[in-house]
Amino acid sequence: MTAIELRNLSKSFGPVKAVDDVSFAVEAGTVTGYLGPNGAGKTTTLRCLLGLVRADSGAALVNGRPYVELERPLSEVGAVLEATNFHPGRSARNHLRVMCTAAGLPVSRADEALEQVGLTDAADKRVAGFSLGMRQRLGLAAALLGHPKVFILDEPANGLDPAGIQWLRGFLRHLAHERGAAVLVSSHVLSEVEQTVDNVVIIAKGRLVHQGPLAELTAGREQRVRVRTADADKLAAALEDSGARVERAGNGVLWVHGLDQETVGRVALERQILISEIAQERSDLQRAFLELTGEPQADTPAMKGGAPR
Ligand SMILES: Nc1ncnc2c1ncn2[C@@H]1O[C@H](COP(=O)(O)OP(=O)(O)OP(=O)(O)O)[C@@H](O)[C@H]1O
Repeated sequence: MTAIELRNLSKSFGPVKAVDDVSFAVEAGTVTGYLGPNGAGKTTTLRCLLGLVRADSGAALVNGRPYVELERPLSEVGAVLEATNFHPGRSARNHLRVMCTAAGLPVSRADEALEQVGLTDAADKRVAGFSLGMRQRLGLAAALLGHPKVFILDEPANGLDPAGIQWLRGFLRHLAHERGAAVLVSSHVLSEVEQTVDNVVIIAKGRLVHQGPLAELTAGREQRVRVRTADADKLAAALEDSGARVERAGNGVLWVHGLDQETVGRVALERQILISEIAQERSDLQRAFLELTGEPQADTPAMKGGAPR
């Protein structure tokens, strides 16, 4: 059975089509990144999956059923939506124990889950004193209580420091690849999840614009080099003589297609052109993501005349 399935899901708020005919599935044993810019419709989709928002049409299913029909929801799906809805006066351990009792789970699960997310030392501290990162970890601990095999996480990296983000990456991969869970994790920053996810689903203005394995995002895309010089015309001509295609982005910046960084540097050296910056594009993935979502890209020719869709 498919762990998470959306079929032609639509939801509007007044005139705003927050989610517009979105369909995708997440299978057990995989991590899927649900990506899109702010306001794209990610949270609304996840809230439909968790029965917190009623869809206008279509279906949002967990283990083949709408969330509201799950008999033991905490044991079927672990969710982290926002890290703010904890009773501030309770300790982390008590918070989780209350949840265990309400869900008919042994209270011993509270300490086990705190250990899994690295919060054992803070178990007796009141949640009011928790940092955003600690709240995110506590949210994850709550999601783990019922040993679910489906996880739905809305921007879980928010508030985590670099070490926390590193830990989260490993943890989500462990849940999927070693424990066979289906993990759906949203983010508006591709780089935050690109080391974690197997598949990506990209949404922009409520519409699904791409879905598939992460690697497919970059398939067929050529690498390019960004170079800055005070002598842009001279360098562009020299690079074109060497077979490159060159786009001028203003401020002395050139985007060079068809040559690698070393060759661009050598051409500049041979013609004695001083360059002040040179870099292979950091992540072709990021470029693909920005193009698909229609987001503007710094310094790129795509900004002129609107970004491609
Ligand atoms: N309860 C609501 N009432 C009215 N409009 C809403 C409501 N919830 C979401 N929206 C609108 O629906 C659109 C999608 O919002 P949503 O929060 O789902 O996007 P998102 O991709 O999660 O964005 P972010 O990354 O900023 O969290 C936005 O235009 C938002 O303003």
